[in-house]
Amino acid sequence: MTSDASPESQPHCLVEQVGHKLVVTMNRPEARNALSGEMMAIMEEAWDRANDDDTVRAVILTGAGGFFCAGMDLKAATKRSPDESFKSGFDPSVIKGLLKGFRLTKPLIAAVEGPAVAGGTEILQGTDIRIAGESARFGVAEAKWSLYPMGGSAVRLPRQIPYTVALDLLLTGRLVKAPEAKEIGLIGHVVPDGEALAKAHEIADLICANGPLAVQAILKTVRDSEGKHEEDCWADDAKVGMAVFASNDAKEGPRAFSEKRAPQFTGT
Ligand SMILES: C[C@H]([C@H](O)CC(=O)SCCNC(=O)CCNC(=O)[C@H](O)C(C)(C)COP(=O)(O)OP(=O)(O)OC[C@H]1O[C@@H](n2cnc3c(N)ncnc32)[C@H](O)[C@@H]1OP(=O)(O)O)[C@H]1CC[C@H]2[C@@H]3CCC4=CC(=O)CC[C@]4(C)[C@H]3CC[C@]12C
Repeated sequence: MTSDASPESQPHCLVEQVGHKLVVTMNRPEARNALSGEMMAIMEEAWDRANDDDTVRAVILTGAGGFFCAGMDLKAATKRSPDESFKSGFDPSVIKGLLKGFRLTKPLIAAVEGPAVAGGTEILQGTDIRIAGESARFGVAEAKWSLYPMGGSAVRLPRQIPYTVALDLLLTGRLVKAPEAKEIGLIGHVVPDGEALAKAHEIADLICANGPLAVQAILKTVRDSEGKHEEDCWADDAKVGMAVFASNDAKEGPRAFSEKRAPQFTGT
C-alpha cells in the first residue's frame, strides 16, 4: 500500500483514547476525508489496538471538519491505473482498514456528519451503531465512475438493509440523506447537525459502563452466528454465555443491584 502523507503534514487519521473509548477520526477534510494509503494504515493500527487493549471498551469512528468520508481518492486514481495496486500485490479480499474481512471485538460506533459516500458508506457497514447529523448523505457511488464497491457493499449491503433498497443504491449510485438512511435501516439515530459525535460519546459511555466481558461476548456471538442456521449456533452461544456467567463481573452485577449502587466491573 502506498503512503501519500498530507502536504500539511497533518496525519490522515487521528487516534485518541478518552477513558475507555478509542476515538478514530479520518482527517483529510480538504478532500472530504477521502481514503488514502496513510489513512488506511493508521486505521489498521487503531483496529489492532482496539482489539488488543483491554482498557478499550468501545470505539468511535468519525471524520474531521464536518465530513465523514468520500471513499477512495478519485483524484489520486487519475494518476495511476485504478487496478495498479491490485497488480502490485494488494489483495482486496481482505481490506482491514475498511473492516472488510476483519471485525472489531469491541463495539464500533459511527458518528457521521456530511458525506459518507462510496468507501465512506462501505466502512459504515463494518460498524455496529450508527449516528448521523440530519443532513449527512450516504450512498455507494462506485458504479457512477465504473468502479466496483470493493469495500464489500455488493455482499454486505443486501444483508443489512432490504434487498430492493440495497440494489437501488448499489446500481444507481444515488445518495440518500440521514432521515431516509434511518428509514431503510442503514443508520440507527438521526440528530441535529453537529451533534453526531456527542451522541456517539453518550452511547459509548452507556456501553463502557456495562460489563466488558458481557458486551464482548454478545458481539462475538452476533458476529460468529452471522449467516448461520440458528440450530448451528446454540452450542457456541451457550459456551460463550457460560464463560460470562463464570466471571467475577457476573457476581459484581447482581451484588451491585442488590446493594443499590453502580457496579464496578473489572473485566475479570
Ligand atoms: C475500491 C474501494 C471503494 O469501493 C471505491 C471507492 O470508494 S470509489 C470513490 C467514489 N467516491 C465518490 O463517488 C465521492 C466523490 N465525491 C462526491 O461525490 C462529492 O465530493 C461529495 C458528495 C463527497 C461531497 O460533495 P460537496 O459538494 O460537499 O464537496 P465537493 O465540492 O464535491 O468536494 C470538496 C473537495 O473535496 C474533493 N473530493 C471530494 N471527494 C473526493 C474524492 N473521493 N477523492 C478526492 N477528492 C475528493 C473535491 O474534489 C473538492 O476538492 P476541490 O479541490 O475543492 O475541487 C476503495 C476504497 C478505498 C480504496 C483504497 C484506499 C487506499 C489505497 C491507497 C493506495 O495507495 C492503494 C489503493 C488503496 C488500498 C485503495 C484501494 C481501493 C479502495 C479499497
